[in-house]
Amino acid sequence: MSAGAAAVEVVGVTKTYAGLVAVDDVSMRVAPGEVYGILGPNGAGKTTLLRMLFGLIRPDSGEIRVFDRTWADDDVRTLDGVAGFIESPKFYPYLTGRQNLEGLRLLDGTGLPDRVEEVLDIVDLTGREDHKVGGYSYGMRQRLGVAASLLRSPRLLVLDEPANGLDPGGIRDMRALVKRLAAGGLTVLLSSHHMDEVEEICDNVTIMRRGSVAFHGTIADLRTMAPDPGHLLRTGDDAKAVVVGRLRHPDIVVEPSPDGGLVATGSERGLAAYVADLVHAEIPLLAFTPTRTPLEALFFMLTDAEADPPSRPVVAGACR
Ligand SMILES: Nc1ncnc2c1ncn2[C@@H]1O[C@H](COP(=O)(O)OP(=O)(O)OP(=O)(O)O)[C@@H](O)[C@H]1O
Repeated sequence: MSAGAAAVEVVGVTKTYAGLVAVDDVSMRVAPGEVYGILGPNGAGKTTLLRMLFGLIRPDSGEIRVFDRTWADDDVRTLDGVAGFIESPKFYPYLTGRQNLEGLRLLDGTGLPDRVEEVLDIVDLTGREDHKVGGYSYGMRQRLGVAASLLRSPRLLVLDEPANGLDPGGIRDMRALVKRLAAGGLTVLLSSHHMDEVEEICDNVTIMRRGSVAFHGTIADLRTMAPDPGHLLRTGDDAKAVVVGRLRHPDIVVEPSPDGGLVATGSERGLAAYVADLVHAEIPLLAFTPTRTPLEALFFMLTDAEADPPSRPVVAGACR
């Protein structure tokens, strides 16, 4: 690998399935040691991109370099130092977690027997390793998938929607696991369709929309672009609350919500002043809840399937 080479460099990659452009001229760069998120709604092209990285399908055009190797030049050696899974990892349900990993270790011819214990510990499955996988929760199976990937002591871990289908506890555990792995220096490339998942753990993100890049940049860049938060408001007198907003708070917008109640949109400071005024005017405040976080709102704006696509991707800051 040449000095300064990216962990992953995607250059102008396009993939079409029977006339449908699943990935459209996508470029991105994952630096060694970072956690990089590919974010997008269903059908955005995330899995297709990762399948090309793993060599499961070929791009129609463009190039993917993994630690400076390409499928064209290096064939399977492209995956040296790379591990991960596409969609859900598969295991033998009638074998235990440990037996599944032991089988993989022997098949792969990598790692010493102790490595199985080590990776079980890393993914927090110690104590459950001798239970059959058929009895594991979905979250435990996902973590066993990460453990199987770690058997190879990779430098790059690729995870396709690792938190998909997990309950809140499973999501929390998966996030904590990715953070621990990243803290240990592992490069992680993961896909997701949840802004909050990537927001917490990723350094850089690419947001995809219908195969194209809608945004490249850091989470901090995304935050600066995020719209003002909207809040759902329920009061004892909505008509009066609207009047208070219009007369005294021109910096915020208060309008009836189609689902009942009001929606107030504006800066946090403006909303706080408005709510204080409602209380002052003795208008009972029954509920005040965010409709979407600013980043979620931005995600929906960038990936709205109905809207016209941006002519060029939004590139905020430098994509390391
Ligand atoms: N093997 C295939 N044959 C035909 N079309 C495909 C194939 N695989 C994916 N597609 C289409 O390509 C587009 C991108 O799919 P892809 O699975 O890459 O999206 P995704 O972002 O991973 O979505 P999800 O979050 O639902 O997994 C979709 O329109 C999908 O229907």
